[in-house]
Order: sequence, then structure tokens, then C-alpha cells
Amino acid sequence: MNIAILGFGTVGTGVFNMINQVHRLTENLHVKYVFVRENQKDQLAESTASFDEIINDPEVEVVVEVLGGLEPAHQYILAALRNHKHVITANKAVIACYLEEFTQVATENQVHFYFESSVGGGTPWISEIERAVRVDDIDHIQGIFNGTSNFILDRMAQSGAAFADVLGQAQELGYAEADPSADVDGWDIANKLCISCDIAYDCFVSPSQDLPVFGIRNITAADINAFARQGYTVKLMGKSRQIGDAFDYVVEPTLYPKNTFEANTRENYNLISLHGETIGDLNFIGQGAGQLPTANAIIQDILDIVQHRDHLKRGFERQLTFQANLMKSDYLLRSTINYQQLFSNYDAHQVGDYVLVHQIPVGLMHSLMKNIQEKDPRAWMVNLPAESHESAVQKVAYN
Ligand SMILES: NC(=O)C1=CN([C@@H]2O[C@H](COP(=O)(O)OP(=O)(O)OC[C@H]3O[C@@H](n4cnc5c(N)ncnc54)[C@H](OP(=O)(O)O)[C@@H]3O)[C@@H](O)[C@H]2O)C=CC1
Ligand SMILES: N[C@@H](CC=O)C(=O)O
Repeated sequence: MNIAILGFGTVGTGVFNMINQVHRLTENLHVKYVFVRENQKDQLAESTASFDEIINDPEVEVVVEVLGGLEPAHQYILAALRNHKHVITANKAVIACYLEEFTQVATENQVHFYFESSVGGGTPWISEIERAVRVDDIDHIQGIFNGTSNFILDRMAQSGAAFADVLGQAQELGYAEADPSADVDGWDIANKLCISCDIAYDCFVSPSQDLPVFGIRNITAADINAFARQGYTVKLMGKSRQIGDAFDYVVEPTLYPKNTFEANTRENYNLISLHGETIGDLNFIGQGAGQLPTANAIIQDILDIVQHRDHLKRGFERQLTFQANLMKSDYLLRSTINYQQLFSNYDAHQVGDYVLVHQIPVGLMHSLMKNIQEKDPRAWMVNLPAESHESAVQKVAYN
């Protein structure tokens, strides 16, 4: 099978090397083209800077898109599908925006559009949601979906290193996005959560700036230490619940006691979970970022095409309504501004360096936080899930 790889960065290089060096089922795979920028076209025998050469070559059956970003990735994927090439991509930003369109164009042209590596890196997550929904309605998705932010939080907690230094290490290791603000501000998780909801709920969820998304840019060593001293760990989580015809969706730092799976998810690993009616909770752990785990998942998709293992096709026909305030929760907020008036309708009081806000609707807390950050850009908040709550509040806030 002839393959073209679009992009020769961290992931593209990994796919190229694995196909050429790892001879198990990959021995019948052949990389015919590697699409690069004009000034890099002499890099390899397979390099080309002409996308047209690739899509007009009838010998190319599979196009692997690992350029990143929205354009030209979006147009290249559509052109490849329309030229009857199967497309595999790790690019969650473009999938989150255009999955509905890609699915439709792939179906019209009788080719496959596969994207296992886009969520969870090497962790088999998309394929397991697809299996789960054959039997169950999934009503809850939650997880550590971003390797870079988990690496940063873990290294800061373990070694006391500064945020900027650890981010630099994540970039050197190939975990971070080209623009790492997507990793630290939560938007990479937002994209991954959209894709997961699309498949789990069969309802296309478009990423938008209105979604409640809050990251770890403002976390300090003092925050991490305050929680760690009492046995709690901060994780940047993506969460969604579906209740009746409504669903919610949130990305936020969250506090976990040290004996939980979440607190023990280290380095660049992801821990992603779903809840189904009959299966109960299912947890998946694996490397969520990095060259070889991601390339591995891409090659699994290629082999699914070779072996005619068709993935689930979703029509995105369900009409679910997004409700930012579907759930209430407790938050610890650190800010220099006077919060009294903002939280006057809620039980909110100062405990140590933080304000504890009880049982506030999640979407409302996020929109109030946006207001707070207009006056205090360094403000930060962390969610306290019910299961962490009792002991966390008492220990963290009062010590
Ligand atoms: N790294 C990881 O762990 C994971 C990454 N992903 C996703 O995989 C994709 C690729 O990531 P990664 O390999 O890390 O990113 P890189 O930035 O390392 O690689 C992207 C490559 O594509 C090139 N490129 C971008 N635009 C063009 C263009 N228009 N024409 C030619 N070449 C272009 C870049 O060149 P230049 O540098 O000159 O811009 C770069 O060499 C992204 O969508 C990412 O989100 C998914 C899972 C894990
Ligand atoms: N930047 C992403 C790469 C994988 O999706 C991450 O850190 O998780």
C-alpha cells in the first residue's frame, strides 16, 4: 500500500521511521511521498513540495495528514478524500472543527477517514468509544487528555521546577503543540473532548470560545505546594456529562487526592474514562503525546484499512443541547480582587489564600472567572469534585 505523509515534523518523522524500520505487519506499507515545504524538498528521496503530485498519483491509497493547524490541512484533507484517498490524521484541531464535513465527504467518495491518534496519542480511545456505543449509551466522559499539561504539572509537583522550564522540556520532547498555549490554556483538551463527544453522543460538537475552558497558565509553585502538602494533586481535566437531551462540557484544573488514578497519572500519560449504562466505568491509560506512541496509533489506522476493519460511521444526527450550567460544583479561587459582590448569591468565603465557592453552576463560575481575569489576569481557580471535596476543603483550606 502506497502512503503519502503530509508534514515531516515530530509525528511525520515517527510514521516514516516506523514504516521503514519496524517490520511486523508494516512490511507491505510503502511511503511514496513526504510532503514538505519548498525549501526542504531535497531532504529525502520521497520528499515533494507539490501536493497536486500526491493527490493526482493513482498509486497513492492513503494520505496521512500531520501538518497541524486548520489551513491548509482542512483543504488538503478534503482534496485527498475527493481524489479517493483514505485519510488518516492526528490533527485534532482540524478534526474538531470539520469532523462532520470530513465524514460526509469520505462517505460520498467511499473512502475512510480515521483519527485514532488525535485523542490520547497512543492510547486506544476512539476505537474503544466506538466499541462501547455499539452496546451502551455513554453518559460521562472525563480525563487527562493532554500530555504536555500533565507533564508540566507532574514535573512541577515532583521537582519544584518553574512552569516555563518544564514547558521547555515538554517542547524538546515533542509533546507540545507548535503553539503551546493550546496545551496550557486547555484548548487542545477542548478539541479532544469535542471529538470524543461527537463519537460518544453521535452529535457534532463544534469548539467555540464560549465553552467553559480554563487552563494552568497561572498556576504557581505555591499553589501546587499548598495542595501537595495536604496530599492533593492538580490535574487539567476535560469532562462531559449527557443527561436526557442535554450535555455539558468543561475543561478545568481539578484537585484529586493522592490515592486516586488521576493523581498517579504521571509524565506525558493520559487517563481517559467513559461511563456506559451496562459497562460502568472504563479507564484507559497510555502515552498521550510523543513521536512514537502517536505514530503507532496512525499505523494502527493504516493497518485497519489494509485489513478491512471498518470503523464506526456516525451521522451526528442526535439533537442534544449544550448546557453550560447542567452541573454545580465547588471551586477554590485565588485572586487579588474583592469577590464579595460577584458571589453574593453563593456561599463563598475566604479560606487561607483562596476563596471557597460552594455549589455554583459550572458555566457561571467560568464566566465569572473571565470577568475576574479582566481585572486580575493572574487569577486562577481549581475545581473540587464531590469525591475530593470533604477532606480536601478541610485540609487544604484550613492548613
Ligand atoms: N506531537 C505529538 O505528540 C502529537 C501531535 N499530534 C498532532 O499531530 C500533528 C503534527 O504534530 P507534530 O508532528 O508534533 O508537529 P510539528 O510542528 O513537529 O510538525 C508539523 C510539520 O508540518 C510542517 N508543515 C506545517 N504546515 C506546512 C505546510 N503548509 N506545508 C508543508 N509543511 C508544513 C511543519 O513545518 P514548519 O515547522 O516549517 O512549520 C512541520 O515540519 C498536529 O496536528 C498535532 O496536534 C497528535 C498527537 C500527538
Ligand atoms: N500537545 C498534545 C499532543 C498530543 O495530542 C499533548 O500534549 O497532549
